[in-house]
Amino acid sequence: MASTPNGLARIETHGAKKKHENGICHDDSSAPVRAQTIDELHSLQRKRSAPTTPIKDGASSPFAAALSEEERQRQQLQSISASLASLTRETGPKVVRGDPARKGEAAAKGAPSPHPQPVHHHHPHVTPTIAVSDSSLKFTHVLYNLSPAGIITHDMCVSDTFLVGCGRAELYEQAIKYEKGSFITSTGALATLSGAKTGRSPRDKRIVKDEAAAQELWWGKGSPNIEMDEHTFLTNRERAVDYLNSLDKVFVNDQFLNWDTENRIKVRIISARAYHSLFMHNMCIRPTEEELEEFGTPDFTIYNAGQFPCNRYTHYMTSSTSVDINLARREMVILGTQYAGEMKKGLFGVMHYLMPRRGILSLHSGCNMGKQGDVALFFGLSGTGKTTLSTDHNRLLIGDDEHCWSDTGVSNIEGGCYAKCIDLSQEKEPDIWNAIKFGTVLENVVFDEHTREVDYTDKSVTENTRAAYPIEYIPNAKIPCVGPHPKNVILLACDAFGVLPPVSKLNLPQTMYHFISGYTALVAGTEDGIKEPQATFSACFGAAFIMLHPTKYAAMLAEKMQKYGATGWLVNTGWSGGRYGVGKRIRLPYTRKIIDAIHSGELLTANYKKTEVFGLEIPTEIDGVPSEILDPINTWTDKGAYKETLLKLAGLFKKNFEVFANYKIGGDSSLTDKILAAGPNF
Ligand SMILES: Nc1ncnc2c1ncn2[C@@H]1O[C@H](COP(=O)(O)OP(=O)(O)OP(=O)(O)O)[C@@H](O)[C@H]1O
Ligand SMILES: O=C([O-])CC(=O)C(=O)O
Ligand SMILES: [Ca+2]
Ligand SMILES: [Mn+2]
Repeated sequence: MASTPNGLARIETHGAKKKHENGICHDDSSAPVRAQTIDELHSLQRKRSAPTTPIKDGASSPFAAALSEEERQRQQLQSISASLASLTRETGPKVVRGDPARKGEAAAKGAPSPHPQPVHHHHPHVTPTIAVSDSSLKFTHVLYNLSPAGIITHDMCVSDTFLVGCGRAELYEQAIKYEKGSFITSTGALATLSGAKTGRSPRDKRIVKDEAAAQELWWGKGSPNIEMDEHTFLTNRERAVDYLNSLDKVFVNDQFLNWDTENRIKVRIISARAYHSLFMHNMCIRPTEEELEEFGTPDFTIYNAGQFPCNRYTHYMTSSTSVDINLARREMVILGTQYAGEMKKGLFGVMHYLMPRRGILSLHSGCNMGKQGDVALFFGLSGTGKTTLSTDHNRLLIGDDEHCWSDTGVSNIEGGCYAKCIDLSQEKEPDIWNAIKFGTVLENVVFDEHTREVDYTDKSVTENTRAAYPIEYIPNAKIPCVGPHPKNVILLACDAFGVLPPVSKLNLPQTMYHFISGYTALVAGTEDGIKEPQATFSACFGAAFIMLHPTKYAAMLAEKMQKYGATGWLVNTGWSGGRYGVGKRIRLPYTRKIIDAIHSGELLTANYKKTEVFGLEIPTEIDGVPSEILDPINTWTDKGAYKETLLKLAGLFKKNFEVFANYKIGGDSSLTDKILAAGPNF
């Protein structure tokens, strides 16, 4: 850690530098923003254009927060107040629903006196009690599920007016009024900045290692789970809760995860920013009015303190950012990062713990369904094409990122999509383009100061620009987001080495080998002049989110694929014609043709040949795709360089897989042997 002139360790708001061992990288978090100050960050967002007329601050207008059904409200406020209660105090905050601008009115109506349930927890430390302090006397205005979505049916969604009517408007107003960097783009999306962090901070994630967690979870080398103790969790929790309580207002979302209603999880998200509330409103499943009324106690609660940092002198803290999960308490605390993806992916981690206990496999995958009911899963690390390829005009979208596979079929965990939008084009990705409208959160994009037209090619703030929209914004979304058992399991890799074939058919052991490996090779920070592809291996195509040992998920996948007769495929959405710098990324229309041929069954009956080293079965012909690109060796002019690069990548695969060689996968040890043999041979 670097030190400052006064000898103190410097606070690393940007997170520690990534460690690359042997050319392998194990996390796929993005680079920090290049701005040094907040003003610099804000100036990146807006492109100057002539003429420069000054933009006036919008005059504040009172908005109509509907106060209805006194009793329901009282109960909701009570349960929110209990959620916001610090553990050391006798009482929680006095909460009032609505906008603080209407403070007088709301308070005059009489705030409910909350009686939070006592929270029992066991740790050896004596917790000081503050029965009454100024903070426990304070009112916090709670903006609770500001925008009930109502029941949105597929047909109704086509009408924009309905969506406007169901009102994400209040959150827009809150964001624009109070959160610097919030703007409405020319298509009506809410553009916002996530601050210094424009990606997740996997190195700042901590999991409470109590006795149960020590036994059940995956710890040690390769695991994303870095331990913390219960006491430290409570310290951070109290810090977040105190910060939230100190604000004039907080946002509370009560929502669901998992469209499989039998296995639905109720989540409460308490946050400081309208941006975060709208983001989760879009990304989680929106309850109906009735469901909200009967919501009761959440199964899991997030305290998101956003920009407010952790105390870096706290045990286990290595920076001012901390994302902490406590499974026993069913709580997550976020300090020192405003990147909204932490909430989404934090909950995904929780699902990776809860679902396998019920025999349900949780998956970092996209999912869509043909008109005939054939379901495909799209696995892949960040940026490999899950969202792009599952969003397919000819098929129904079940979801773009997080799914469950149970005995009854597949279900989406979320209620929205989170698309990368760097270089987004209307022509290539029309459905995503059109989803960026009123209600959609657009993170870290750059737009024209006056026209508010977004320049999707601009990476000034970050390369990880994102759009979060409700799944109904995709015209052919399948609502409810469930489907039958998958027929095809497509593993996506963006191979910047350019040696993996555009498509290969996998047998079951190969599917498992590549699933456990979880390979991709993106090209890191182009402007830093790094031209070397960086191989990333992330078990189960999502090591950052899994809680149990990868072989547990792999065994479940093998069992399900076998039972329901699904076919595995490896699709390279990366380079062709040479490695990064020489070749080019395979054209999206070709990848779409390849995917079409998988869906239609055309590829099941094609002619195949086997590749050297990786032993992959590649088709010799595909309708609409030039045959010569199907075998990468044809596209490289320097055959020697091809062979060398192929062996280099094979070596990295081998090295990565060493740690799994001692594990048995499932009950069938012959499968384990076959999986070990299914990797590259050279
Ligand atoms: N041949 C191709 N196939 C798929 N995507 C491509 C291709 N060529 C370029 N792209 C671009 O690559 C990106 C794929 O990103 P996408 O949002 O689909 O990633 P993802 O797998 O969903 O990642 P995350 O888990 O981070 O959301 C898109 O910006 C897409 O336009
Ligand atoms: O979670 C995020 O920040 C984006 C995402 O989908 C991923 O990285 O897999
Ligand atoms: Ca995605
Ligand atoms: Mn993802």
